[in-house]
Amino acid sequence: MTVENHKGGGLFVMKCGGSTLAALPDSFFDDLRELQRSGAQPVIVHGGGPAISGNLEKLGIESSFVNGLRVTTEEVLDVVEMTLAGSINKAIVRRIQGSGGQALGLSGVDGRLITARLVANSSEVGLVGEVTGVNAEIVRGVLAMGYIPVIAPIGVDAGGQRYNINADTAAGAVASFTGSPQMIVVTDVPGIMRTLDGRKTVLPSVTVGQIEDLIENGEIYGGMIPKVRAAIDCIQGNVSEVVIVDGKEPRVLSRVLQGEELGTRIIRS
Ligand SMILES: Nc1ncnc2c1ncn2[C@@H]1O[C@H](COP(=O)(O)OP(=O)(O)O)[C@@H](O)[C@H]1O
Ligand SMILES: CC(=O)N[C@@H](CCC(=O)OP(=O)(O)O)C(=O)O
Repeated sequence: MTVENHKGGGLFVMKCGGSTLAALPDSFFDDLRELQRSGAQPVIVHGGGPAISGNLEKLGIESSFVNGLRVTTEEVLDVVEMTLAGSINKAIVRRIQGSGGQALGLSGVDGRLITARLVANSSEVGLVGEVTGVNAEIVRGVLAMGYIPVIAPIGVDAGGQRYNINADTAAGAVASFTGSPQMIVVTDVPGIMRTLDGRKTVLPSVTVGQIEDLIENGEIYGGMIPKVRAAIDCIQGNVSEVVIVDGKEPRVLSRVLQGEELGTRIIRS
């Protein structure tokens, strides 16, 4: 079975950040429904960092971050899974269905959709995973049934151990393994910004090679770092660009897919 690219934009992976999920207007989901109807094949990978932090706080469980990754114990992982694969995943599915689209929620554990192993610095961050594989057949099968796969970034290994995976990293891996030509990162800022002559401007495009300099000089920091690193990792093979956009921009998905200059495009060179 192959995933074909259609006039409506074909296969694309979209990552929705926890920073923006609640703020996404109904028109965002109307646009998604229209894309699906016109033959596009969207695949959604979502985050939910702020909601996880809120639930941990309510439960009185301490958590911290090392280089943007949540320090994850089994106790923290219970809350991560409950929040991502539970409330957040289902809220997105309900919003898509509410606008007339069709969606099916999954976590990376289901059908071993996302396999993972411990990250190299697990002595610092605990049960955080790096992706070893994505079962693209499941993604294709769900798309072929006419549903948008909505994926929570929890990974699993052969022994059944779960891992907390940064959502940008998981989305990049899903894009690579499904051979999606594009990954669209929907967040709460209009793209990668930089201060020029005292004014903040959005960079219309950056190359993989320019990114390390922007991190080095502090212009890319915090939550933007995993996005650009995921972009560097996935821009190869079929994935030719990663676009970072603000989800509140009207008809943002269809405009990006039509090639409009919006947000920041990260390209090979
Ligand atoms: N150069 C940059 N341009 C834009 N945003 C940046 C930049 N560097 C860091 N950021 C930060 O990255 C944030 C987006 O990451 P994050 O909050 O993790 O979002 P999400 O929940 O969508 O993954 C922005 O709100 C901003 O504070
Ligand atoms: C390992 C790690 O840090 N995992 C993230 C997973 C959620 C996520 O990435 O959500 P956003 O996209 O909203 O940031 C976390 O626990 O917060």
